[in-house]
Amino acid sequence: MDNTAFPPHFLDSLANEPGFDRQNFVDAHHTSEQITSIRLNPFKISATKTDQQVPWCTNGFYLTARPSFTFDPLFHAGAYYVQEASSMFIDHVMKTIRTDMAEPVKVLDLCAAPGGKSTLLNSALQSSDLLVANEIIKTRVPILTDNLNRWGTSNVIVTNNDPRDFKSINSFFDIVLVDAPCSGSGMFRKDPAAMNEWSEGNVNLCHQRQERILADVYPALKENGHLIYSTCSYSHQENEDILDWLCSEFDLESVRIPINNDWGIVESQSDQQKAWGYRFYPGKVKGEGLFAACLRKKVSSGGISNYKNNGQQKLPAKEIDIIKTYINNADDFYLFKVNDDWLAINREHKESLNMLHRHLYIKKSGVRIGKLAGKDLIPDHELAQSLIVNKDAVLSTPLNHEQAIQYLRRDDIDINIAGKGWSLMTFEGLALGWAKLLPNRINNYYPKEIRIVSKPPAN
Ligand SMILES: C[S@@+](CC[C@H](N)C(=O)[O-])C[C@H]1O[C@@H](n2cnc3c(N)ncnc32)[C@H](O)[C@@H]1O
Repeated sequence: MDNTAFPPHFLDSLANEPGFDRQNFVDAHHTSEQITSIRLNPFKISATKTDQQVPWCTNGFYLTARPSFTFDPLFHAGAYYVQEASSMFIDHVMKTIRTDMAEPVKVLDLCAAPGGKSTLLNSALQSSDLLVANEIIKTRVPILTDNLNRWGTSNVIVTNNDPRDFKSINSFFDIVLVDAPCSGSGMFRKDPAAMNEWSEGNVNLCHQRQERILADVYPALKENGHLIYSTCSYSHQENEDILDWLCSEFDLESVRIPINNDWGIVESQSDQQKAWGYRFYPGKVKGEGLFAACLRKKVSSGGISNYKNNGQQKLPAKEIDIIKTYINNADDFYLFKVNDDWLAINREHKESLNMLHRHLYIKKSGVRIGKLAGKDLIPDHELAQSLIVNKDAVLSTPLNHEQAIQYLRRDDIDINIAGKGWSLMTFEGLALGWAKLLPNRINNYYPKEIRIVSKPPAN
């Protein structure tokens, strides 16, 4: 890419941005360097390699080469998420603010698909904490739920709502992340095609939309709660100007996040309210463009609302007993039914779920266990990938790499069948999904919608 490939006025528009070094920035966009980073799922795998750590994220690592993630069964098992390194800064923000917050916390990721920051937030939470991951665009919800299903936890609710629907949920969340839709200049290096979309007019439109989204969700934040705001734009209007607006229009104060000078992150302050922001420039950090900031809602008037359970379904005790056998520590879970499907969510989230149900379109809550056919469970894919599945109640079939790829493609699996009935199909100890073992064949229950459709690379 050469200097002129940037959109007209783009570089000039950044001339006065804090820490912007034009030559360094242009050079960084000229290199052919590809930065690949992943974030491990701490619930499923621990770091064993000597890969270089992303300095601001405990579970983040740079890879020296970009492998084919599609043909890595561990990726499908939810052992890691492929995430741009700068985005992982939200982990550092979470660690900083959690130190002075009472537990447990309720967290909202308002603009969540495809789920990079949701899985990150989830990794920083305990099962007694709740994560609500929301996505406004219906067609983007499945990728969000797939990624969270792979992550495997049972303290997540996925919703498909407009930010304005959160207005009526008063003082409910301790932490709200708004990873706002933006003009996207921070992704120019990774995705040069994004340059065609950039214009000063679009920056303005994004600014207005960001204000609308933030105003809509503000009431849902508890007093003393934290609002984390991020974009992948370099534009002042979408970043520091938004902070000025937030601090002047709402009862919010800026929270300074301690950073290490070696990280190359630029700390900025907004013009009027002097609110702190954190800028990531390629060339200065090992990552792409990002802006992040954290604010706290001041304590003023009005208490925290208490949400009461709106009654509950009468559920057949016999069915509950069967479902319980498939779950570890089953008494820790609230079991409920949606149509014929059984679901489980950590017991402490029952009231929150009932309350959210009254306001929002819920697309996932906790873990879907499956349907009962008489005394038998037809297990759901979500259960296979979850951390709560009772592995003693079902068979497990370990697969090698080749067999795992056959399974993930829904091809015939080249394996001798051992046992009869529902079996978890595992790779390196992690479950990929279900198959039903029959005397002379295997029925592959890997979901069609997420199967690998491309052919494995020739060796
Ligand atoms: C920057 S992306 C989010 C990326 C995500 N947080 C992650 O880390 O994987 C912004 C998201 O906002 C959503 N979005 C678009 N318009 C919106 C609006 N008016 N209100 C709320 N969200 C919107 C987009 O569909 C997109 O999923």
